[in-house]
Amino acid sequence: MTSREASQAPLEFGGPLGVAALLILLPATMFHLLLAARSGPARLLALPAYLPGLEELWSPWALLLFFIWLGLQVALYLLPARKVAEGLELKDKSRLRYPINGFQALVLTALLMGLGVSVGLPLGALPGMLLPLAFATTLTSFIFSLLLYAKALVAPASALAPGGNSGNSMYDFFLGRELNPRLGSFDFKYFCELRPGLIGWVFINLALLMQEAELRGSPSLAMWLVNGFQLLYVGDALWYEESVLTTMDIIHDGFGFMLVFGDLAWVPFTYSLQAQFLLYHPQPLGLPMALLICLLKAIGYYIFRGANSQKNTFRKNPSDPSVAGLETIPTATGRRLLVSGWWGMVRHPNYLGDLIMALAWSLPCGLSHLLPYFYVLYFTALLVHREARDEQQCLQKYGRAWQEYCKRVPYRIIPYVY
Ligand SMILES: NC(=O)C1=CN([C@@H]2O[C@H](COP(=O)(O)OP(=O)(O)OC[C@H]3O[C@@H](n4cnc5c(N)ncnc54)[C@H](OP(=O)(O)O)[C@@H]3O)[C@@H](O)[C@H]2O)C=CC1
Ligand SMILES: CC(C)CCC[C@@H](C)[C@H]1CC=C2C3=C(CC[C@@]21C)[C@@]1(C)CC[C@H](O)C(C)(C)[C@@H]1CC3
Repeated sequence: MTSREASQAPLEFGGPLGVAALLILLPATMFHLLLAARSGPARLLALPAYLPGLEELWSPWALLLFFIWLGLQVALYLLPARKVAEGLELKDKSRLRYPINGFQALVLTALLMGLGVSVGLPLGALPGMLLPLAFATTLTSFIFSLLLYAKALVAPASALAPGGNSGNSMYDFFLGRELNPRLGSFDFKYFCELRPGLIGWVFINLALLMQEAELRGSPSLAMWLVNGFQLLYVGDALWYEESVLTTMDIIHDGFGFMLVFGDLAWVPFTYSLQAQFLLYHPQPLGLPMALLICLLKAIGYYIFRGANSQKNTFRKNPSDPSVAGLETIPTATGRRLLVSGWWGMVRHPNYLGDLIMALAWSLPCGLSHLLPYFYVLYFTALLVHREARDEQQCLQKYGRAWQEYCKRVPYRIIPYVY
């Protein structure tokens, strides 16, 4: 295939029609959630009581704030890193290098915010700006994805992603044509996946907590739990930053609208939904229930971290004492597949842990509304779809060895259920 020929990869997401629908549905869903969280009835499955006018959505100050935030995160990304990691081997046999300083960026952002708040930075005013901020971020995501699409037109064939080169412009714009678009050594996809949106999510949550304290005298127990759980999730992602280099997003998916919008807008504005809901709909939560929810979160985290670390350690060094004793299946590629330990329980144990944690994030919001459970529903759909995509890729990569693995480990995500 030359760089200008369309790839033969099967179309995903329902092809051009499916992605056309998603281009509208994803931003529409995000705005629906933002509006529903602050509305009295807070209904997930009802049309919004009103549609905001342009004057409510558009604010040059929100755009400026978003760019200042991006600028800060770029500056922190460019600071000297404790380590520079190598990614997996690319089509042209080269490996890209990535700075490992995400956790440092989180801590420095927290210190700067703390300093800002101590000199009067009104962080508690952020919840009132979520709508125009989400609008500015969505607009930027569309423009940025167009620029990435144009950049990919002059990229060499070896730089293109397997999936985003169908020849249909809209489909390729959505999926992303180039695998690892870079400006010099600055990697756009790696930066966006872990920095502005993920760290932004934590600070939106914190702003909601501060606003609740201002309104009601102190933050509620439910708000503390949601903030603590999600901070742990983001802190974990940045602490184990290197392991993102082996995720499907980095090694397989191009960088197009799906990930640009997902990373910059969807994550901070929809993943903070539970905290948004709690600000406008305070929920009573007793200590025994809170402890039970903490236990659920701990179980989820134990499975998620155990499974991800086991696979990462095995991929990096199969003779590491912590994984050397595990049973494996050899494959024609020379790599082996784990068939005992976490990866012998189900084929995607990390998804199971992630889903249990998702439930623990929503339970502090009580059972009176479906809205705070949006994340659990969306995430289940995302992981089931992602699991199918990954299985397809593994079948292509490993052929009979993968079939053997599926026979030995028949359940995908939930033991004896699915
Ligand atoms: N919060 C969120 O919104 C989201 C979170 N996530 C989380 O991100 C994490 C990464 O997910 P994702 O990238 O989808 O997938 P995984 O980290 O599960 O990686 C899948 C890859 O692991 C390798 N693998 C699969 N089975 C085995 C085995 N038995 N032994 C050894 N290697 C195996 C294969 O790659 P190879 O053999 O080439 O190494 C496969 O392609 C997960 O924890 C997921 O829950 C994901 C999406 C969204
Ligand atoms: C907008 C669409 C519905 C789809 C967008 C999907 C993206 C929001 C997610 C795709 C994979 C992700 C990952 C994480 C965040 C969400 C997105 C970008 C992740 C960074 C969350 C923290 C985890 O610890 C992780 C394993 C590092 C995750 C990697 C995948």
